[in-house]
Amino acid sequence: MTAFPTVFSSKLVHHQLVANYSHLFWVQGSQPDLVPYLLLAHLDVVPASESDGWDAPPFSAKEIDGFIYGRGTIDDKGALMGILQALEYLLMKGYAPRRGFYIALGHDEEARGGKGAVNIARLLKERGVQLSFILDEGLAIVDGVISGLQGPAALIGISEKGWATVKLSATMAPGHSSMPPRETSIGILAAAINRLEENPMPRLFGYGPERQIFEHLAHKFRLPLNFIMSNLWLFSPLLARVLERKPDTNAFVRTTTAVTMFNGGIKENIIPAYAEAFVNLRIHSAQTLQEVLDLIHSTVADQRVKIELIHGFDPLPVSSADERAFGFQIVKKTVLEMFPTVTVAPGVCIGNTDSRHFSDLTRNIYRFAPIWFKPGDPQRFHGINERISKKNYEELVEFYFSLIQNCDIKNVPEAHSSGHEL
Ligand SMILES: CCCCCCCC/C=C\CCCCCCCC(=O)N[C@@H](Cc1ccc(O)cc1)C(=O)O
Ligand SMILES: [Zn+2]
Ligand SMILES: [Zn+2]
Repeated sequence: MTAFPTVFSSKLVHHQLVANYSHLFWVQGSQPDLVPYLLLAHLDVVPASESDGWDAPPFSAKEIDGFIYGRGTIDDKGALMGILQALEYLLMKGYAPRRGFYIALGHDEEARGGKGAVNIARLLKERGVQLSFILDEGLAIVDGVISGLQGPAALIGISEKGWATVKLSATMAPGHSSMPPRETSIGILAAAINRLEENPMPRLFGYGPERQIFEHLAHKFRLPLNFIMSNLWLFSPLLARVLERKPDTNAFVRTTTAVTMFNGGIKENIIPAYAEAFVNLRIHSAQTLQEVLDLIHSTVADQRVKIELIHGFDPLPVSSADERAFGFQIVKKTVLEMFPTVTVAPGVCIGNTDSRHFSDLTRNIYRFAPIWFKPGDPQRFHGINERISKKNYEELVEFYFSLIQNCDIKNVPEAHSSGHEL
């Protein structure tokens, strides 16, 4: 092994391959009575093509003006390398953790983690492992991304939205395009899709954990926004109407509906028998998969359109962000030690992560890495010109370096707690 030689040679570290390509590390602690935790990241990336308009080849890691450009720099190689580099440094300087911990690196997160994370979680479950908390990718430090918010905020994901991929299809008689019937499979399906887009899922802002984001950040807004956010019991319907105007904030207001694939027809002069479309919905924490499916049926309201659930799951449970929540408080303490001017708040992850496969091992799952998101950066996520500054990469290493040491505290940090033991 040439990379991370100390990690791979240390007596404290046990490494194993899972499902051929995923990695599980166990770093032994000196105090077995302390409940271990898990740092999670993934190796795989979504595709990228330079022809989409990248300023540098997406797999070159080219440096431009202090930024490393490349697919995966944000999602999720930054955290993955940061964790391993931090462990390498700690072991090099002779650090032996008191609290044992796992590092799991999945290889198929972008394909829902069915092989990597699922098998790692199964393995840990078979061994009877219980975890104090899990830290995975997800939210970030936003700076200038939320309109009106004064100063940067570290958003720690305490839950994530649910998922539904639904296939809609219509089958009608095929025929010659010179004698078209009044309605075709494509037309019927297009009308159904149009009804779904014209009738978004209900506004649920304020009924889920997204409420906590704004309550925590209220004091960082100027009048009248700070007053509005401090009184969401009254103003959440008003705020929802503002947030729904932009796609990234609309995601916090409702279950989103995205038509992602539409197929029908093979030749310009044949009326096709069959047309199909796929819709991907991200389910708000205050709704269930079943409620979303019922709404799709009532909105489409056409017996000729077949509706099939391809894959779905409910929103994830909400992890605690209170003063006794060890994982949340450790992440918060580590962020504040490094970035004292940042406001730390709980948030909801609008995408899904490998961590959801580990729900049986802990109730405390947090989704965060200290990656700085300035205006325009959220669009780099799965988009073009994904990049991280060299300074921010160093901060990632420092963050995990401090976090691992902070986890050796037996109790939740003093400033936030009455000293509950784990
Ligand atoms: C009001 C506050 C505004 C704050 C704006 C924050 C901007 C953050 C920008 C983007 C973050 C969203 C991405 C979160 C991580 C998602 C990881 C991911 O890409 N997952 C995929 C693949 C997947 C993984 C696991 C599954 O079970 C399903 C799918 C995804 O499609 O979600
Ligand atoms: Zn990711
Ligand atoms: Zn991703």
